[in-house]
Amino acid sequence: MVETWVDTPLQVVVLNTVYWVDGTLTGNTVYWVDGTLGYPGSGTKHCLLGRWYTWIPLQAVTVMSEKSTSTAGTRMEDEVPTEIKLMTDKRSIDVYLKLLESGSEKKRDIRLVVVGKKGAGKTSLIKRLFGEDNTDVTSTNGIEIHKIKCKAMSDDGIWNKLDGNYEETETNARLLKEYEEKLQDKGTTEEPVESHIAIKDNTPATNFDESKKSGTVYQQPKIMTPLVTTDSQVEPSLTTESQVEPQVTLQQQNQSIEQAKMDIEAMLKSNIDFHDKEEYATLLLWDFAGDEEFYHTHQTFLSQDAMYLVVTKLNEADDSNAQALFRLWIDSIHCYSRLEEQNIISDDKTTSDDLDPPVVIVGTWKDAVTLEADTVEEACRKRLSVYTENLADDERGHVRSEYFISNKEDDHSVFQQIRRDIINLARRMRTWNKDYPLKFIQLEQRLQEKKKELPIITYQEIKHISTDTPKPLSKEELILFLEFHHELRSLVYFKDLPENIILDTQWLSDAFKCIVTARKFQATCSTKNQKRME
Ligand SMILES: Nc1nc2c(ncn2[C@@H]2O[C@H](COP(=O)(O)OP(=O)(O)OP(=O)(O)O)[C@@H](O)[C@H]2O)c(=O)[nH]1
Ligand SMILES: [Mg+2]
Repeated sequence: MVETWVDTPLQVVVLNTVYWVDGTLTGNTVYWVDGTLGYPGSGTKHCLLGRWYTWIPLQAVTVMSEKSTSTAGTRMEDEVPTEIKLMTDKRSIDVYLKLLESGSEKKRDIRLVVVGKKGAGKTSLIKRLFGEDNTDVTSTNGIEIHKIKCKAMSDDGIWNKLDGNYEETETNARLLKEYEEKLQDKGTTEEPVESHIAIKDNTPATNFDESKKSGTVYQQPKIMTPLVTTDSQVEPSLTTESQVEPQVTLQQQNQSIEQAKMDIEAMLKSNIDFHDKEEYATLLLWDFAGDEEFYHTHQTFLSQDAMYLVVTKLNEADDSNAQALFRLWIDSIHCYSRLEEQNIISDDKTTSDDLDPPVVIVGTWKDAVTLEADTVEEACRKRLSVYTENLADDERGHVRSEYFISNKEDDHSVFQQIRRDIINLARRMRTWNKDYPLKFIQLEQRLQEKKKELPIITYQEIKHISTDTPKPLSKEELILFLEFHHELRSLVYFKDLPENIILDTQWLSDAFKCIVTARKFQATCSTKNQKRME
């Protein structure tokens, strides 16, 4: 079972993964990364030299090195997100590829932005997509940002909103997934077992609750040797100073160990269901206010990697203001076209006429459409074509599908179909299921915690937080992390404003709302917007 002693009896390689072996005998309970509990006499899996220990996975060294040799040459630039390819500093691509080499996980994020005129029914639609009651919706003030967990392979009709705890559990799942997969792949069964870590819905994970009761205290896990190092272990830098891994003091090292210990405990205790075979995606949804006063602030939240639902009232198709606002949104989205990738044709992805970002047009108030054709469907089609008939060909290239719905009267199957469509579109996007650096996930996890205390922090603070992670980011990697996440709109970072990095984008939206709705600004904003619209 034990393949190699890495360093003293405190680290051991098992199934290609390096484990920290707790130096203290922990009684009868042994925890394994797949969540099972081991007991003396129940087998040999957890037994080490006749004693029972808590093993904590640290690093898949063998697998990592296999990965480096087998994939280093083959890691193609198409693994690099477009946001990074488009950065002015072309070294970003190499930095990102190097980050992937140090460990990666698949990323499945869906970014959905819902736009349209005030009162079009955006919030009502979102509530129906969440399976919530929409009888008492109120006009959206600013932007509401929702985070949802959804199944990526099949649609059971449920999108679960992620609260703070869910967010942490999800990050834990992503961090643990790597280890779990390796254990499964190299397990004792002859057939490789396909398994994915997933987050359980609300039900507490009884295994881990029991483990809490046992009162086991994990001893300090040793941090991966290549990362917390003595001077002699620091790899000599061949390039610029900024690429050097941050120097770690003894005090920082102790803090890191403490933090790593807490992380691992939190991960093992969180509601992760290791046996759930479903693949999950995280859906981030922006519900924009339709008030024209907010349009300038909305630009901050638009991104080229998002998917857009453009909502428009079918019963207002003849209204010139409604048409102008519909065009305004299509124009705004078109500004985010990926020009450099337009002509790339892939068998199962986009066709030559498809442009990103994808747009789904949702015509609402179907119940208020007067029947001027044979069928309601035909009448709705005519109404919607009034909005779309003057779109230029390239603008039309964004439109993937059209729906005619009533948020009031349609049954749930209509909204289930829209949900399915959204997931299917997401699965065809270039960003889907791409490798994503584990180092980034670790920092994301820390920043999620920080966000609860502070919506806005300084670069120095983030740097400090990164230094405390088991795999600290170098200066260059940290800047890349911030710039990349700014492009994704998951935080707001401007290089020349390092004192003000906004972690909580909902907070920023609320701040905009306070400014936009302040009485003294209202008159001028409206006049300006009116002029612009003219
Ligand atoms: N009859 C009918 N009423 C609808 C439909 N969709 C929304 N409404 C009503 O229209 C009103 C506005 O709906 P919202 O969902 O708040 O519209 P919104 O686009 O989010 O509006 P803002 O947040 O102000 O931009 C509410 O009273 C809804 O009940 C629909 O399909 N049919
Ligand atoms: Mg709304």
